[in-house]
Amino acid sequence: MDYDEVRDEVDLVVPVKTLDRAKTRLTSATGGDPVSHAALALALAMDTVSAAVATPGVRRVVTITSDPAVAAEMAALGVEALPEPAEPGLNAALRHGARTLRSDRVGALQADLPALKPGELQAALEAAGNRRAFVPDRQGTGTTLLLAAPGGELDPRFGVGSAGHHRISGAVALFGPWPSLRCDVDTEEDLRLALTLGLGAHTANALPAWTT
Ligand SMILES: Nc1nc2c(ncn2[C@@H]2O[C@H](COP(=O)(O)OP(=O)(O)OP(=O)(O)O)[C@@H](O)[C@H]2O)c(=O)[nH]1
Ligand SMILES: C=C(OP(=O)(O)O)C(=O)O
Repeated sequence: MDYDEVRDEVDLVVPVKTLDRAKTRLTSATGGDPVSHAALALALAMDTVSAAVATPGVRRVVTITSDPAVAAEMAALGVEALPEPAEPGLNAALRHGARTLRSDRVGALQADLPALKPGELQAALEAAGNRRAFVPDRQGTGTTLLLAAPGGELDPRFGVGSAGHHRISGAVALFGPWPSLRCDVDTEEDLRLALTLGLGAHTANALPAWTT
């Protein structure tokens, strides 16, 4: 391949915590019922992955999870689930996923984007060109998508204030008209906003009673 060309295909790693530990800030949305909470956390991931799979320019999607229920549901979507590495934590999981894929180009997509529209993800991939780049969440402090440069390391720095950490590490911040890509759902307020953007079917079916 000519390295002056933009490489327009990417493989995405989507990390998903075990459902009993996931989305603790969203617990109030389901009234503290652990079964409904797990169903909602799973639905967020299923809609995110479904949209990623449907995005032109995305060649392959894999999840990283140690939860067998998540792995089984992802298999039903035709998406492989890689086990967590021995080293704990989100960034270790992403590094492991990126290395396992051995892709020309890899990215990390958060699993809590239930309104994600394939056209918006595609537009962000195109805006990145050949740069290592990231998309900040709607508050501008977190990161929803991190893309390695073609042939480059992902070098994930997720966690509190990750947008600043990705910027300092040299990644280019992409601010486009992509509300569904920037609307990660951590809290009830985020879920209300995602609802106005148009939720994927899994999350729409798992919504708490207050939304109806
Ligand atoms: N595989 C894996 N995924 C993780 C891990 N920690 C976080 N994630 C995922 O990383 C993404 C971003 O994490 P957060 O938005 O903080 O989600 P969360 O940790 O479930 O939510 P809170 O409990 O409210 O912090 C989500 O898709 C999580 O499922 C981890 O240790 N391993
Ligand atoms: C883990 C992150 O997400 P959040 O801020 O949604 O917890 C992050 O942005 O690095």
